[in-house]
Amino acid sequence: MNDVISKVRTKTTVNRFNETTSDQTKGSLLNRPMATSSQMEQPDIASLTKQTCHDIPKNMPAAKMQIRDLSFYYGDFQALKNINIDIPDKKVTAFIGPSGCGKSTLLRTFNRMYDLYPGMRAEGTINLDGKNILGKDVDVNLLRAQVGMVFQKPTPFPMSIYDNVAFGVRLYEKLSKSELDHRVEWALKKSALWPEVKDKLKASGLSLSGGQQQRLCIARSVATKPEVLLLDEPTSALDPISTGAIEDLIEDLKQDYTIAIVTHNMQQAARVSDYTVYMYLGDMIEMGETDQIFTKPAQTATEDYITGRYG
Ligand SMILES: Nc1ncnc2c1ncn2[C@@H]1O[C@H](COP(=O)(O)OP(=O)(O)OP(=O)(O)O)[C@@H](O)[C@H]1O
Repeated sequence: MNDVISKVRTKTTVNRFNETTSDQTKGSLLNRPMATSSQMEQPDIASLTKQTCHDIPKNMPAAKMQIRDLSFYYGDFQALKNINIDIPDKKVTAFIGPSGCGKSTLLRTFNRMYDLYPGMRAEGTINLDGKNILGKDVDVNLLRAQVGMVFQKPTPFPMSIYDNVAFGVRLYEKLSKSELDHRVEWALKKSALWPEVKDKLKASGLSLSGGQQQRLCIARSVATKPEVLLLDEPTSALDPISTGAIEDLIEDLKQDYTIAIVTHNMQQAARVSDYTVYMYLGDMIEMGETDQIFTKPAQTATEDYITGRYG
């Protein structure tokens, strides 16, 4: 079985172009014929609620973040319902589930991005290295340097490549010119962009291709040396080659960072993540090792989603 999974994850561009093909994925639910739209069913919410599994898997590695009884509200609307999960240290955790189930909302609680908007509130606790980041005394700017975020669409600032990467570092650290030069180079190397931009650091970040811009945004996040990296559908606007570059980068970055990724692409979740969380209507339905989720999920609802019976 492990062999099957490692083959599912084989990182070749060919696989990314032909994502559901071949006996390379035999055994994975991803290789079953997807349901046609007439075969799709809406899940039975009552039985789903009964099945809902709030258990944190056993034998998890040490948690970088512990989410406990987390609920989130947009005004009166409850978008997250009593979420309990651990985000393991220096692993990749993927969040999957149908549109509107709360994946992005959950990710945005991890660095309190919602604080920027009125009428939104989180209840419960999110411990980062044991400290509750939802506490009143938390410096949210510092938190966002510790927990960096990359969005769906590349969002370079309208400034040079160098300044894009240096931006956050200048906010939080007082480095000399040569120290800052080193940091910028280091972050661009970490993000696998250095060879492509080293001779044009003064060019605008907006002059880069979409895939390069996304790696620039990752460099900008990495430059402040965060502990956690949040990736919200980071490749959904990119072509397969750029997607491949970002997926390879994620594999490298997890040596140093704890990564949480939201993706609609289940092949991508299977390729890049160690753990997968399946969400539905604001509930965490199941969390497990990615291998288990994509071959033998504990919840029928998870299997139905992965095989396209609904979603
Ligand atoms: N700013 C907002 N104000 C009010 N409701 C919101 C807001 N943002 C999201 N929601 C609602 O919260 C729920 C969760 O949305 P969220 O964007 O987190 O889902 P998602 O799983 O990330 O969806 P998608 O896969 O489509 O990006 C949805 O019902 C959505 O309509």
